[in-house]
Amino acid sequence: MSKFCPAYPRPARTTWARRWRQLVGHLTGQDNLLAQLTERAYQMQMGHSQVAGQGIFMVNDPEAVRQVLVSEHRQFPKHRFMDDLLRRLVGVSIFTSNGATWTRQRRMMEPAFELTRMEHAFGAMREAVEDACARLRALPPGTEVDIDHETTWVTADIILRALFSQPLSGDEARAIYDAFVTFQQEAPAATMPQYQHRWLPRWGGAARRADAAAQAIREALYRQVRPRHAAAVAGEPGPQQDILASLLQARDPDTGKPWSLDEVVDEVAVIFLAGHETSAGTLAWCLDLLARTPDIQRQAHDEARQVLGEGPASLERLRKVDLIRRIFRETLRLYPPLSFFVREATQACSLRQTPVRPGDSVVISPWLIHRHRRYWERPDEFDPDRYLDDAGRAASAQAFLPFSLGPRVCVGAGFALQEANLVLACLLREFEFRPIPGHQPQPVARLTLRSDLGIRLTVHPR
Ligand code: HEM
Repeated sequence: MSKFCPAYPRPARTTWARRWRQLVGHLTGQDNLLAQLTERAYQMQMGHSQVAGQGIFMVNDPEAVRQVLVSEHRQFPKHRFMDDLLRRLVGVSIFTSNGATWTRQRRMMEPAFELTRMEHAFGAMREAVEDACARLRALPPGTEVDIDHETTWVTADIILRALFSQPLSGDEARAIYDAFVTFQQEAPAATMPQYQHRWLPRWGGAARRADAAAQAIREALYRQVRPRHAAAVAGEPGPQQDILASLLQARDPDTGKPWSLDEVVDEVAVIFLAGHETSAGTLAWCLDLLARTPDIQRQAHDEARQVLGEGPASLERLRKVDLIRRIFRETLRLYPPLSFFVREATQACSLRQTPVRPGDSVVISPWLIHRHRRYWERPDEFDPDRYLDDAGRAASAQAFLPFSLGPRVCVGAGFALQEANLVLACLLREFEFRPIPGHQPQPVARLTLRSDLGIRLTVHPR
């Protein structure tokens, strides 16, 4: 297979001018975190710095990562910054809450996540993917396509069908896509000043634009949830067997009460966003990688044809894909959509014999761990075959965590992996993706890992 190392931002030598730019970028939340990482960050076990009297730990050592996320997870809840960042979009929901609130929410949502199991979700997924293929089929051969937008449309369509039993129209897809792009760009800038100084007021253009974008997305969700919530309260639940139906039936284990309209919308917002934004970004990177490695794309096309045959995809056949599964795994390694998780120490303790004080931040970065020079051979190379040998399997077992670990592990991982297999198998069976000369996207880490220029490719029917 061809050797290919996709481009990513490498920091130049640190100079005072650069440090100043970094400081301004940090304070305004507009910088790309990846461009601030030094080569040492990819080799160290743990880094520690002090900013305005507060400790910030960057932990790469797999044992210390397990300490934070698994064995001592109660001492390291999600950082309050995540709540500040996302509250206007997802309210007080399972993704950002901690303690008893999170335990209650996770218990109440368990039946809803049963519905994301493949047997339930496969029909909705297949219809959305068939629609996506029909959209590409309607284009003249060789058309330049905004791949980010296409993968966002298909994954948003899938999760909305699973949530509400309804497809997503082109206008709705564009409106949600544009609103979330704005939110991604503006929310960090609006929130970053309060990271160390909570007393600072939230103001300015970035905050206004982020809040308006969040409101636009929430209003679209309220339009779907309001009538069905009212029907459930009136004792007239509809015939749907979707995730929303399950959220409307959920009862608080202590009080026996159902969720209010706002609480349901908070959880719907998090399922909708966590359920498509991460997958959309990774699928777009995946197609970009394949466009730049035509021999791997050809083999994936052959596998898709062999496994799926000519007709509609079936779950049973899809389970047989192997190369496509490894290609997606390798994309998750190189482009983990949640590249940095931040936790907050609540008690004095130590990490790798270094004292940690309450209030210190602990950052775990799948981006760094997945490209770590000690754990992976040829860490920057795109090589889906690496999982076939012992070295690759060992690296995978200790240094691969795109879905996190421990009790806060992603609840949608199974859904995301099957969705990716289906989308990739169906697209690659029918189309070839080629790069556009001169268009070389680079990753930018904001809320999720997206591309600085978007991802554009030409699409050719096979
Ligand atoms: C490639 C796709 C995906 C990736 C890489 C991913 C990754 C993650 C990660 C890393 C976390 C933990 C974040 C942290 O600890 O700070 C998480 C949590 C979560 N994910 Fe995903 N996710 C994906 C798809 C999905 C899907 C499809 C759904 C829903 C259908 C989903 C729903 C959630 C929820 C609700 C949480 C919060 C769980 C909790 O805190 O109890 N995710 N995800």
